[in-house]
This record gives sequence, C-alpha cells and structure tokens, in this order.
Amino acid sequence: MKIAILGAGAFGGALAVALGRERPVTLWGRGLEGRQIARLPGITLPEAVSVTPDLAAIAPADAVLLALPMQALSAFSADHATLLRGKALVACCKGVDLRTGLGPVELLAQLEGGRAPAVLTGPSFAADIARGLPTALTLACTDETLGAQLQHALSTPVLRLYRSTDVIGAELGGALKNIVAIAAGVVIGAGLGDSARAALMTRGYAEMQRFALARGARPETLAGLSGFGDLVLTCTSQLSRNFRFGQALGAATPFDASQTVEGVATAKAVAQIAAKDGIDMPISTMVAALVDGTVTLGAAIQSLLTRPLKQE
Ligand SMILES: NC(=O)C1=CN([C@@H]2O[C@H](COP(=O)(O)OP(=O)(O)OC[C@H]3O[C@@H](n4cnc5c(N)ncnc54)[C@H](O)[C@@H]3O)[C@@H](O)[C@H]2O)C=CC1
Ligand SMILES: O=C(CO)COP(=O)(O)O
Repeated sequence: MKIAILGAGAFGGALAVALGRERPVTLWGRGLEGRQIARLPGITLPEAVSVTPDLAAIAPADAVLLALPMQALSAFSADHATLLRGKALVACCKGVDLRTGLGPVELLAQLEGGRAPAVLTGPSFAADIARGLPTALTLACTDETLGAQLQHALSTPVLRLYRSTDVIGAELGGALKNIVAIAAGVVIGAGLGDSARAALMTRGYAEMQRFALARGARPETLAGLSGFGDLVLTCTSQLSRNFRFGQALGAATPFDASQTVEGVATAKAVAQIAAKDGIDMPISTMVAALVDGTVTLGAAIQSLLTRPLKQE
C-alpha cells in the first residue's frame, strides 16, 4: 500500500516521521521546504519520506492520510475531489465541521464514488510520536477489510493501531474530548483545583457519551482510546493546546492565536446541534459561550455549580 500524508503540521509531520522510519511515504504540505517540520522543532524527516510541495505528486498513493485542521477539511476535500476519489482516505483530524455539523469521516464520505473513509484518532501528542515514544491509536472504518489493511499498513513497532468499525464513536470521541479539555484548562487556570477538574472530566465524559450515543456511536468506543483515553491525556497534560487555551482563558492570560485549537469551533458546532436535537450538554454549551464571550468566566462557573442536583 503506497501512503501519502497531506498536511505538514505537527500531526502530519509526526506521522511522516513514524511511518518513514519503517517504509516509504510521501508528505505534502503548504509551504513545506527542506526536511524540517516547523511545528516539530529538532525533528528531521527520515530518508524514506519524499517531501513534495506539489499535490499532484500524491497521485500514485493508495492510502491518503489527511492531517489538516478540521475546519479546513471540507473545502480542501471538495477542491481536490478528483485527486482523492477512489483512494483509501484516512481522516486524522479531530472535530466537527461548523458549517455542516459533520465529522471528518462524514465529510469525506461526500466524495461520491469513493471507498469507505477511515479515521485515525486517539491519545497521541505529535511530539511523542515524532520522538518514537510508544503510542496506541484507534483506526475506525466501516469496511472491515479495508480497515484491517490500513491497520497493518499504518502500525509500527511503537505506533499500535487498534481497529474498530464504529467511525461515528471514534470521530466523536476525538472531537468532544477537546471541548472538555478546554473546560478542564479553565478549571485549572481559574485555580479551582484538581478535585474540580476530576469532577469536570467525569461529567464531561457523561456528556460525551450522551451526545455520541444519540448519534449512533457504541458505548464501548467512547470507553476506548479515542474517547476516555484521549480525554484523560488532553485534560491532564500541558502538551495539549486545548488544555492550555482553556488555562489561559481561566487565568485571563494571552494565548498564541496561531495555534490550532480544535475545541473552539467544535464547541460551537456541538452546542448548536445539542440545542437543535434537545441533548443536554451543559459543559459544551458553556465552553461555546465562554469562547464567544457571551458569558463571563464567573457566570459560567456559577451556572455549572448551580444546576439542579440529580442522580449520577
Ligand atoms: N498535534 C497533535 O498532537 C495532534 C493533532 N491531531 C489533529 O490533527 C489535526 C491537525 O492538527 P496539527 O497538525 O496539530 O495542527 P498544526 O497547526 O500543527 O498543522 C496544521 C497544518 O495544516 C495546514 N493547513 C491549514 N489549512 C490548510 C488548508 N486549507 N490546506 C492545506 N493545508 C492547510 C497548515 O499549514 C499546517 O501545516 C487536528 O485536527 C488535530 O486535532 C491529532 C492528534 C495529535
Ligand atoms: O489530540 C491530541 C492528543 O491526542 C492533541 O491535543 P491538542 O490538540 O489539545 O494539542
């Protein structure tokens, strides 16, 4: 299986490093020059990675990994539909498209005549993958045969892929945990303490399940790497941009606007869907309001603490 990676940011770059240590792979990215990845300081791409600024050079690839920010995926896949159609597409982004309310797999499935798209998601910081540290991810695809082929083609001795057919559960786990990570960052930034963060993560997980199950996900997927696993990682590590963004919000300190923080747009998308479909998502709704500036930090905390007491 010939593999191409689109997007030479942190995650695309890290996947190229990991796969390029084992087999040939092509990496395309905007403004990619030389063999360094701007988002991965100190990392050099292995020899087996062919770097190209020309998108047409990925034409021979059988499998294409799309490591772009979620909000760029819809326009990108539509603009390059002819090149992408017929290939095994693997979405490597975490989020919900704000304009359509669709996840990455659902967006890629709109390329008519294509194969069943897959999603690669789970607890994995690009910096860890690039350093060759052990990582486990979920590869979800409704086509079991294709899913197994991708699982084997994309696994390495330190990058272990677990297979699933629950694409909705896998993509929603990765999308929703970023919203909870922002909220967890707010809790820590505002000085509310580790106990409050544990409560927030637990109630956030309940909210993730409620939303995902309403959209057809399987509960065991949410309990796996792409849900619970990634929730724990992202809510507890300073390496997470979503967590750090929330921390800055909670502490009222500046945050580098050039960083990709997927939970911001995803919180808005999820809050809109939850309101329309009547799904109780208090944390996501509050994060959406906080990042929009329609509620103050004090009011947001107060509103979550004064919800009616109920059964767990
Ligand atoms: N960084 C990480 O540790 C991980 C990131 N992810 C996911 O990977 C996705 C990408 O994130 P990162 O690589 O971290 O972000 P990044 O900000 O490091 O890189 C994004 C890349 O996409 C490119 N890009 C943006 N818009 C584009 C467009 N319209 N056309 C072509 N290229 C475009 C940018 O130039 C940049 O190179 C996100 O959904 C993120 O949640 C998943 C797992 C780990
Ligand atoms: O998804 C990630 C880890 O699994 C990366 O998290 P951030 O996007 O918050 O940095």
